[in-house]
Formats: sequence, structure tokens, C-alpha cells
Amino acid sequence: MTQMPDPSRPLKIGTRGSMLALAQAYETRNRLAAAHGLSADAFEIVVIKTTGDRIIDRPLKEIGGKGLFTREIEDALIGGQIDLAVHSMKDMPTIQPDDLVIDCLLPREDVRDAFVSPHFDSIAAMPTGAVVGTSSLRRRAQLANRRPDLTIVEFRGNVQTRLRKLDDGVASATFLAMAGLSRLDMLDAARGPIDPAEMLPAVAQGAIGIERRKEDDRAARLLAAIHDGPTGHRIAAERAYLARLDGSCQTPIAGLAEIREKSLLLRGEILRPDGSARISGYREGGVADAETMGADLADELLGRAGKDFFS
Ligand SMILES: NCc1[nH]cc(CCC(=O)O)c1CC(=O)O
Repeated sequence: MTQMPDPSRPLKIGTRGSMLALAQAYETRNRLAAAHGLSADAFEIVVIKTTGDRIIDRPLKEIGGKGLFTREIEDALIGGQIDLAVHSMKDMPTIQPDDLVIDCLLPREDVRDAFVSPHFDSIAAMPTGAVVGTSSLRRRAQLANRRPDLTIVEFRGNVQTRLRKLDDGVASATFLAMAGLSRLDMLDAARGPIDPAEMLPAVAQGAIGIERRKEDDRAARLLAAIHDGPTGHRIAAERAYLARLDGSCQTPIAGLAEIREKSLLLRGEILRPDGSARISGYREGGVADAETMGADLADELLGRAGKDFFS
């Protein structure tokens, strides 16, 4: 059973404690306050530590399991310790607890990856053998596919930690989401955005989603006013595609839906983890067909890949 707290007390907004997560929680609070003419103290920001935050010395793929950055936050939502949870949709598993729903998406930020390097202007400008740090299987596979001559090393930690590692010379370049840098007011750290044709972003990159208990009518009403419809359609297509691929952040999958005129264009790409093969495709259709397009594209890529592709 989910717990329903007293509706007169401040609305509790749960978030991870990283600078990026906090910036996203404050943005959500500010949008809610503005949309409903409420003051900031109608809300309380509650920081929750997740398994992914606690274990910082091992690659994510070794810790394993889905929802490393979300499980504890969803437990707090179900238990009534918080009323809303603010998430980077990129980090959300496609399967959600029965009692919870995400039907509020903020207007999407820049979806692109950023190239970050104290030494080089772009991927193409890196010399043979240059060392690139990333903890993302997708970025690793995409880079290895384009530039098999580079050396790729594991690079965990939040945005600030990764930038420090570059300063310390652990690697001479890395990738970060433009959206994260923008929310942290740190776009100066990037050499520039990478065109999605060169590096297709992660599903839902740049999107913030807000989760609530299904039967919490107060939360539903507050959130409806800040939901962005176009972002909702794009994320619906991308996550239906991801769900069919059974992807998590452990699998090299990229996907991006964009609205062109009135139709939705969904591009997708799957790679072998070592970058030795890459399969891409796309679908175009109406926004009402977002989910079908996502599932269809995933089926096409899976069919072309064959059974052993991901191993
Ligand atoms: N996996 C960590 C993560 N989750 C969301 C973002 C950036 C913000 C976003 O994509 O909305 C990041 C950091 C990064 O990839 O640079």
C-alpha cells in the first residue's frame, strides 16, 4: 500500500544530492511555484542517497542491476517520505513500480553530447592513441566505432569529478551531456556540442521527468500545469524503443526523436560494446504513433542484429 500524507503540509520533492540533481530539483520547484502562484516554502527539497551515489569506486556495469540511481528514491515515494521525485529520464529504467507514474516532463534541454577536452577541439582532432575517459557504454562503443585507434578508459563520478580528472591528466578528453553542463551553468567547460549524426545521444538525454504516486491527485494537478507535450511525445517514442530493446545504461543503445513540422522522426542505433559493429535505422510518423514507432524500430534493429550482437 502507498502512504498518502496530509495534503496541507509542504510538498516534498525528492532528489539525488549531486549538484546536477539539485539544480533539476530547484528548476522543478521554481516552475511549480510560478505556475501556481506559490512561494518557495510551499515545497521542501529532500535529498536521497542512492546505491549509484554510494558506490563510486567501481564501474557501473560491475555493480549491475537496473535503477541504481532511482530505486531508493522510488521507495521513498511509495513510502510517503516524499511526494514528487525529479529524475534525469536518461537514468530511468523502462519498467516502473505499479503505484508510480511519470506523466510530467519539463521542456527538453539540448539533447547533444558535449566534447570536453583541455587539449583538443573535436573527436577528429585527437591524435592516434589519445586517451578518452567515459563510463558510458554507449559513448565508448560509438567512439571506438569511429576512432578504433584511441584508448578509452573508465571514468566515473559526477560532472565536477570528471572535469577534475581531465585537469589531473587521467585522460585528455571526455564526453558530457550538454544539458547537464547547461543546468550547472558550466557550458564553458565544453569545446562544443557533437552533432547527433556523429554521436547519437542516449534515449531521453536532456529530459527531466517528475514521478508521483498514481493516486495522488494533488500532485497530479500541480504537475499537469508544467508538463511539456512535445517532450512527452518524443520521450514516449524513445522509451518505447528502449523498452523493446530491453536496454539499460549497460547496453550500447542510442536513440533520438525530434518533431519535424507535425511529424515525429525517431532515429536509433545499437552497437557492439567494442564498437566493431553498428546498426542504425529510423521511423517517421504522427505523434499519436510514438510508441508503435519506437517498438517497430527496435524490432527492426534487433532483427538485423541477430542474437549474438550484444555479447
Ligand atoms: N548518467 C548521468 C547523467 N544523467 C543525466 C545526465 C545529464 C543530464 C541529462 O541528460 O538530462 C548525466 C551526466 C552526463 O551524461 O553528462
